[in-house]
Amino acid sequence: MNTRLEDRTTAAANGTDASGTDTTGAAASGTDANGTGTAAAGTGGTEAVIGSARERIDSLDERIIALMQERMSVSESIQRARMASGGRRVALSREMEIISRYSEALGRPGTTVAMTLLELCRGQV
Ligand SMILES: O=C(O)C(=O)C[C@]1(C(=O)O)C=C[C@@H](O)C=C1
Repeated sequence: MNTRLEDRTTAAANGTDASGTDTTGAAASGTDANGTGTAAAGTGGTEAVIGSARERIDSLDERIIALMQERMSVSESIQRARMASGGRRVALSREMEIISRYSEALGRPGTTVAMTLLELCRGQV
């Protein structure tokens, strides 16, 4: 995670934005539209490495989004069942378990991920 932040910082310093898009003119900064050094692009297949890794990321993102949508649907069924029997939409102790799981796996940003997922699944409280 820190590495990626550094990447972004470096990219910005090189005249590229966070997506690697040139912000100053590729020729002047020595980078192409992928943020790839032009010298390395021709020799090491860097363009191909980045291109295929980005395809994998796009595919992973699609699966993550589908899983989030599936989670929202399962969560809704729990909330409906609980509310139909007179309970509340929110189950705070369960949310604490979920937040702990994500923060143990991903560190502090995991807490934010869990809270965002919960907001998607049960709305803002
Ligand atoms: O597990 C539950 O009881 C749910 O209602 C699901 C869920 C969730 O999306 O994980 C959603 C709302 C609750 O506050 C807690 C958890």
